[in-house]
Amino acid sequence: MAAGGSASRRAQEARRQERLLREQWQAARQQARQWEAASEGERLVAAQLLVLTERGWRLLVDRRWPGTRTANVDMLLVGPGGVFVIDVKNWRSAPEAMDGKLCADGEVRDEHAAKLLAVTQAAEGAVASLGMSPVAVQPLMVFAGQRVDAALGRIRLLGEYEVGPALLAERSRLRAESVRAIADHLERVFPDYEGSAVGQQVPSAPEPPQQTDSDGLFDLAGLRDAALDEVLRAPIEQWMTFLHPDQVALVRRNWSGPARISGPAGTGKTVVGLHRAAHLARRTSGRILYVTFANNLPRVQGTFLKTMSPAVADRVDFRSLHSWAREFLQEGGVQVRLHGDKAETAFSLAWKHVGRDSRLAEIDPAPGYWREEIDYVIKGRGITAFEEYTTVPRRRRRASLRRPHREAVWALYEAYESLRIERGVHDFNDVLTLALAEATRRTDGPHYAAVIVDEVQDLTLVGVRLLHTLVGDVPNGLLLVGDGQQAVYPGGFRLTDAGIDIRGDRGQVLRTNYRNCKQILDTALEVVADDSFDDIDGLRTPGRRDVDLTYHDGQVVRVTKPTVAEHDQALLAVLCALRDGARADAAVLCPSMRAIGHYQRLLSRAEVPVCLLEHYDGRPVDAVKLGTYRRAKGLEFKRVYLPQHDAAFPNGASADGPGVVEVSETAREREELLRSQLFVAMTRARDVLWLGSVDR
Ligand SMILES: Nc1ncnc2c1ncn2[C@@H]1O[C@H](COP(=O)(O)OP(=O)(O)OP(=O)(O)O)[C@@H](O)[C@H]1O
Repeated sequence: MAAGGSASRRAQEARRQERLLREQWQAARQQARQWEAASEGERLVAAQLLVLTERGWRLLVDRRWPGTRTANVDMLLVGPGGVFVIDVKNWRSAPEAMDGKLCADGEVRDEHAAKLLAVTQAAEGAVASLGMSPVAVQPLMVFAGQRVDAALGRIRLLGEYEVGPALLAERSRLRAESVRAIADHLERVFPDYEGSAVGQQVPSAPEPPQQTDSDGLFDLAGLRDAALDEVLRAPIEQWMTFLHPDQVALVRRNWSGPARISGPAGTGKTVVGLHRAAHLARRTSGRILYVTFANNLPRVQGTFLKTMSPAVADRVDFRSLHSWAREFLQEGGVQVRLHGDKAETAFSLAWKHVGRDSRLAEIDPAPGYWREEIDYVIKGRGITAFEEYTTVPRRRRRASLRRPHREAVWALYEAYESLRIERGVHDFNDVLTLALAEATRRTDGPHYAAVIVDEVQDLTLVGVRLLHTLVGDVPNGLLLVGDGQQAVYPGGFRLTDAGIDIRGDRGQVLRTNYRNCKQILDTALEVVADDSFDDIDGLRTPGRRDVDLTYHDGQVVRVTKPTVAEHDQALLAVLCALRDGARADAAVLCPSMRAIGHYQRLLSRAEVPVCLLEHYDGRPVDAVKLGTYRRAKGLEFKRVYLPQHDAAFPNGASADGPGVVEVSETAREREELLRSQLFVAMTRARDVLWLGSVDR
C-alpha cells in the first residue's frame, strides 16, 4: 500500500477519534459530577475512567473486599485491556518509587502498595475460575490532581491525567462478551460497598462539546493517540489472557520442589511456561531465568512476554542455554575458548588416527555416529572415566555396544580430547561442564528465584544438572517443560539421572491440542506412529498418542512432481499467491542447511520476501519464514510448507513410517530422529500443511 494513502487514512481516523472522545469526555464529566458518594479524588479519577466506559469498559466503584467486613476496593475496571484493580489517592504531592518503596512527602508509604497487591491477588483468584490468567489482572494506583507515570514492582503509578491514555493504549486482550462476563462475575465477588455503583449510561443530554484541545483536566491529545494506536493494532492472540482453567491452575500453583509439565505437541506447554514466568515475576522480587536449547526461541518468547505482561518483562531473562552459560562463566572470570571448527578438526584427526580402522566401523563406518556418541553419551552426561561408560545406559541409542566397542569409543574420545586440549579450544559440551563446575563452586549466585526450562528434552544431562544447581529443590524453583516425542537430538537422559525428583502433583501432563487441525495432527502422528519413545520420566510412551483436539478447520495439501524443478515451481506458485500480510504467518521449513540455501536462492530470485528463522523475533513481519526443522522448534505458523519433505529417508523408509528394507541399527536410529524432526516441523502448522515430494 502507498505510504500517502495510509497517512491520510490515519489522519481521517484521528479526526474521528477526536470527535468521539470529545463527546464522551463531556458526558463522563457530567456523570461524575452527579456521583455524590465518592470523595473528591475518586470523582476526578472516575471522570477520566468513565470515558473508557463509552468504549466498552466497565467500571465498578467502591466494592467490598471479599472475606472482609470493612475493607474496600476503590475501583475495579474491566475492559479490552484486561482487569485493573485501582486504588485512588488524593495526596498533596506526587508519589515516587524509590529503591522499590512507595514514597511521598518524604515518607515511605509501602502499606498502601501492600494492600493493593493483596486485593489484586483476590481479584486474580476471582477471575481464575473463568480461565483468566493472572497476567491480565493489574494493580494501578491513580493519583488525583497529579501527573505521574511510574512503576513500583508490578504496580503502575499513574496520574489522573495519564490514566485514560495509558489504559486505552493497553493491548486489546478481551472481547466485548468477555468484558461483560468478567465484570458481572467481579460484581458478584466484590459486592457493592455502600450502594455507590456507577451506572454505565451517560446522561441523555450532555453538555455541548467544546472545541479546545484541553479543558483543564483532560489530556485529549494523549487519549486520542492511544485510541488510534489501539484501533490500528492487530488484536493479540487469545492465549495471552485466557487459558483453560487447568492451565491457570498450573500457572498459579505452589509446588514444593522441582516440577514438570509435559504433553504432546501443541498442548499449550509453552503458553503455561510463559504465564508461569510472568506470574512468578509478579510474586517474587528475584529474577526468573527462562531457558531453551535453541538460539532463536528466547527472542521470540521474550517478545511474547513483553506483549503479554510488559510490567514484568524485564525481570525474566530469556536465554539459550549455551549463551547464558558462556556469560555466566565470563562473569566468574573463567576463560572459555569455544571454537566449533577447531574442535571439529580435532575430532576428524582423532577419527583418522584411532577411529576409522577400529571395530567401530563394523557398527557404523560414518564418523558422525561416533561424534554423537561422544557428544551426547559421554560428554553430554559428564562421564570422565571408562568404567562409568561401560555401564551407562545409552538412552535412545539403538545400536548395542559390547565392551570392545566401548573400548574403541573410549580410545576415540581420549584421542579427541587430547587433540582438542592441544589446540587450546573448547566444544559446546565443555562450556556446560565448566559452567556446572562454576555453579557448584559459587555460593553467591547468580540468584534466580526460579528457572523455567522449555523444550527440556533437547538438553543434555549436564545441561539439566547445571540449571538444577542454580535453584536446587526450593519451592517453585525449577520447572521443566517439554515433550520426549519432540526430541530432535540424539541420546537422552532421565530426570533421575540428574538427581531431580519429581513426585505426585509436581508432574503434570497437558492433553488438549490447541494448535493443529485434525487432518494435520493425524498426518504428523502417522509419521511417528511406530516410534515409541522413552520420556525423561522413564516412561515408555507409544508414538501414536491420544490427544484431545479443539475444533478447528484446516487442510493437508500434498503435491508430488516428477522433477525438483517442477516441484519448486509448484511451491513458488503457492507462495507468490499469498496476499499481502499472509506471508507473516507462513513458513518454509527444510531438514538441512543445504536445503535452506537452495530455497533461499529460489525465493529471492522470485522476489518473495524472506525472513530467516534465526532473525525472527516473534514480531509480525510480512515475509515468509525460512529455517530448518530444528530451528522451528517451539514456533507455529498458520501455513507451513515442507518442500521435498520425504527426501531425507534414504533406506527405503518413508516419511510415513519405518520402511521394509533391512537397515542397520544406527541407520534406524538416524531415521527415527529424522522422523521426530519431521513430526516437529509438521506440527508447527495451524491451518495448512503443504507437503511437497519429488517422485524420482
Ligand atoms: N487455553 C488456550 N486456549 C486457546 N489456545 C491455546 C490455549 N493454550 C494454548 N493455546 C494455543 O495453542 C498453541 C500451542 O501452544 P504452545 O506453543 O504453548 O504448545 P506446546 O505444547 O508448547 O507446543 P509444542 O510442544 O508443539 O511446541 C498456541 O497457538 C496457543 O495459542
